Amino acid sequence: MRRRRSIRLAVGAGGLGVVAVLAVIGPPLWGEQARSMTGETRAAPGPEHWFGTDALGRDVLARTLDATRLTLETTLAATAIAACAGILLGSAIWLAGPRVRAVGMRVIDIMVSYPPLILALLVTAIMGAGPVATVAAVGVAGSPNFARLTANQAAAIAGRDFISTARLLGVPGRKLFTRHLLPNMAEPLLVMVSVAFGSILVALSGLSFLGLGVQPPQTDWGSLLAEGLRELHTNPAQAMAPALAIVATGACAGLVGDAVAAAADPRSAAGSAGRRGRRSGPRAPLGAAAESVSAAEQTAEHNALTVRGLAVTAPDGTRLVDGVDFDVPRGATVGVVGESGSGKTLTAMAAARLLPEGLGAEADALRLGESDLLADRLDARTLATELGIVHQDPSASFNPALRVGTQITEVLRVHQRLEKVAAWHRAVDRLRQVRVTAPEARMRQYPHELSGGMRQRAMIAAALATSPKLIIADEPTTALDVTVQADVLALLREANRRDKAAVLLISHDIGVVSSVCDRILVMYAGRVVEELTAEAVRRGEAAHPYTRALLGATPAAAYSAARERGEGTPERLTAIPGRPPAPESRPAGCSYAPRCPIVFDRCRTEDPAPVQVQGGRGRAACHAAEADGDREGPGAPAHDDTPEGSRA
Ligand SMILES: Nc1ncnc2c1ncn2[C@@H]1O[C@H](COP(=O)(O)OP(=O)(O)OP(=O)(O)O)[C@@H](O)[C@H]1O
Repeated sequence: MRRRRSIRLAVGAGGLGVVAVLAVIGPPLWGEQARSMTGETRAAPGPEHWFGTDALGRDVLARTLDATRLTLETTLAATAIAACAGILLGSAIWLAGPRVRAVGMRVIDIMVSYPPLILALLVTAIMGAGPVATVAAVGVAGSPNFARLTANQAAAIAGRDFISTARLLGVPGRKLFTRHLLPNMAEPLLVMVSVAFGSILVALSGLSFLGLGVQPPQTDWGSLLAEGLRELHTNPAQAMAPALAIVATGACAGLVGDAVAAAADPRSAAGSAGRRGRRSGPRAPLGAAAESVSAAEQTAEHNALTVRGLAVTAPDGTRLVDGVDFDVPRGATVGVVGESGSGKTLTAMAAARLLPEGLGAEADALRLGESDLLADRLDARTLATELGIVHQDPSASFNPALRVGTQITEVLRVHQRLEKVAAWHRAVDRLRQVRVTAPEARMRQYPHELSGGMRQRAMIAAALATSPKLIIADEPTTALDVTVQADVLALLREANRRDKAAVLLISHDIGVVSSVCDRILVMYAGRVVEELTAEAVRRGEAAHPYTRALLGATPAAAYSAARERGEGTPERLTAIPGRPPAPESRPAGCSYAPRCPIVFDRCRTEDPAPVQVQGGRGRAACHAAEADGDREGPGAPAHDDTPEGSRA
């Protein structure tokens, strides 16, 4: 693979090198000969004139070689105009925000669908014939393709986890673009430059061919081709020299672009880096700051995270998450479980102010320690230093174009103002703490050079770098081999014990969560339906039928509950019948009612409010559980028992 790339690069670069040399030496060496009329008109190719002579007896090869300089100069100038103008336009559109972006992309789409040569003809018709007009025209006509590629690439890369992380670290928009987005689109942009160089060469030749470009006595390959085609029936060889020059130069540009693009991508050395991105995107404003609930303010000093009445809405107003209340006490570990689509990620991302674009969040209170996350002007440093995020997919968590060390030390240098060396040592220490082997060497490596487990450890080290109050780990083991899953969970638990960082661990697996966390939130259809202790989960003592169904369907949880009850091996795992409702078609009453085995009439009409469950195990939003407990007031999660993590 690498050998083929080297051969392509050698052939392409060699060819372009020859053209460049000819552009330099062509006019002084063959200029005289190109202009001298031999009297031997329309001569066929022979030893003296390899491509024959034209109607005035001038040597065709000498004329082609002499025209190389002007052809190359105009092609390079037009390519540079197209690339620079296009990349600037595409970046401006992406940076301008969603509304301008939508309109801008439509305009670019229209411009792209308009054939560039027609656009160029239009511009030359306005500016008049000549090389300056055609270069400007072809450059402008080529720019929409670059603009579209830049804006599309930016949108695609913006959905990747390392961009969420950069946003969390408070990297401003323009720097985000130049440092994190642009290097990651170098590959397609370079390919496009090479393709554009070839097509611009042809377009300029075409305009000269039509008599709009280079004007006599100047010549470029296009005007020579036009002359040759006029003599096609009397001297076919005359068109051959410029035609061959155009085709060979275009092909060499393509080969170079391809090889340079592969070399520019640091992942191509390994050849197999993951490029999957998880949905997440630009930070959405949390809207007008809601009135903070005074009870929440009082508990803020004890909590790493306080959430009251959180709702996340889709652009059409659908409530994707609704009425979510919970606390993550300082130093505690809280797990969030639920089937896919229950709202776990959106709840966590709202707390990190990293909701996907278009989604809005509102809450009665949302606090990270004592910082109000609903404040319109939240200090970027607060989120960057007090919150760490570990994403699901370690291959998408780091910027593939930057070394691991650069990324871990960035937040320390920017927000904690550490010197380069001090930041480096802190990052190496963190990597060592999460048992990354040869940490100094890893710091100098690119993310693709680390294994999946190693990358996830490095991500945990990055999340821990600033000693944050809270780590949000969104399904941190799902993309990993089973052999490293337990290891990563143990590291999170260790970080919690050693650094007193609270952990909000999101998972599908109630068994995994109960083995790591002190308390567990069970989410269903965008709401928290039960909050209970990990001990209660391990004993299988859930009050909500949905939690019981999750326990019955999860091997580790079912086995552990059966063991606690002294029943040995559970008879069988039970699947949960039916599917959760879509957010826009949730039923009236309890959302779980259509799947619930103990449903009664009231469940279908009245949405249950959370009630305390007897024995202080937590709270559950279920009419059946109301028989055991008292109805709660709004926004008051049950925390009548201290989490195990904070007792330790
Ligand atoms: N950008 C978005 N636009 C519209 N709806 C969305 C968007 N992101 C998520 N949703 C919807 O919101 C609901 C909650 O999604 P969320 O990702 O929080 O669920 P989850 O419990 O984390 O699921 P998973 O475990 O599969 O990640 C789902 O119905 C999902 O389809």
